[in-house]
Amino acid sequence: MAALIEQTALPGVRIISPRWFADNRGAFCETYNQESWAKLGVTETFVQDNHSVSRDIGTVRGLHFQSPPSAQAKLVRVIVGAIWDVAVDIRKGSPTYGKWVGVDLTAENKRQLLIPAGFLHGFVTRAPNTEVVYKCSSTYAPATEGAVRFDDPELNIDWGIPGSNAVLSDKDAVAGRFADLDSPFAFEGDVQ
Ligand SMILES: Cc1cn([C@H]2C[C@H](O)[C@@H](COP(=O)(O)OP(=O)(O)O[C@H]3O[C@H](C)C(=O)[C@H](O)[C@H]3O)O2)c(=O)[nH]c1=O
Repeated sequence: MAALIEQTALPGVRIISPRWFADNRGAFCETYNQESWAKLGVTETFVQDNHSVSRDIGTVRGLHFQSPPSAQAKLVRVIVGAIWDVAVDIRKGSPTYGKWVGVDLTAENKRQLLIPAGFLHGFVTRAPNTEVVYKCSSTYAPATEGAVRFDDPELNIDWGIPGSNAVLSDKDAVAGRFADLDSPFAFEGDVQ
């Protein structure tokens, strides 16, 4: 078995634990294999790899999305440090619209989080100099980007840090309210 997959409280958002092969030198892992991941139900085609480095604990990146036709599914993992990785369902008509789930992704647990298109994505770092790498199913299209403030009172996400301690980009500091979001996504049935 190349990897194990488990559901989260938010249908469609799944945790993947790839198999690691340890030996006297260290270890090896296929961190992504389209054929193996497709057998787990991960049918997205990924076309861009991202790598972000965040110096301070409490760095928050998000909550972001790209609109169709540039909507992005993401396969996220941590190679240095640790994050609390959050996805929010913004598919109009979804029974879990506005609901969020958070998952601990660390260089130690080596878990991956699959976030389908139609979800906001963001994370807070829980270690200094955290490095996050993630695959995207569409390429960068800044003109289609949308954002919601991480500490939106309606979403009420528990980030594990006081909002005043968050290290934000200038862009994220002025992100909009969830209540004002006119989501471009419509619920078409749970993503399996
Ligand atoms: C996302 C992206 C950014 N950039 C450039 C644009 C800026 O000059 C610089 C930093 O971009 P930004 O501040 O948007 O980076 P993050 O705040 O980490 O944004 C990401 O944060 C959350 C966690 C996400 O899931 C998205 O992938 C993405 O929105 O990289 C690119 O050239 N290509 C890209 O795909």
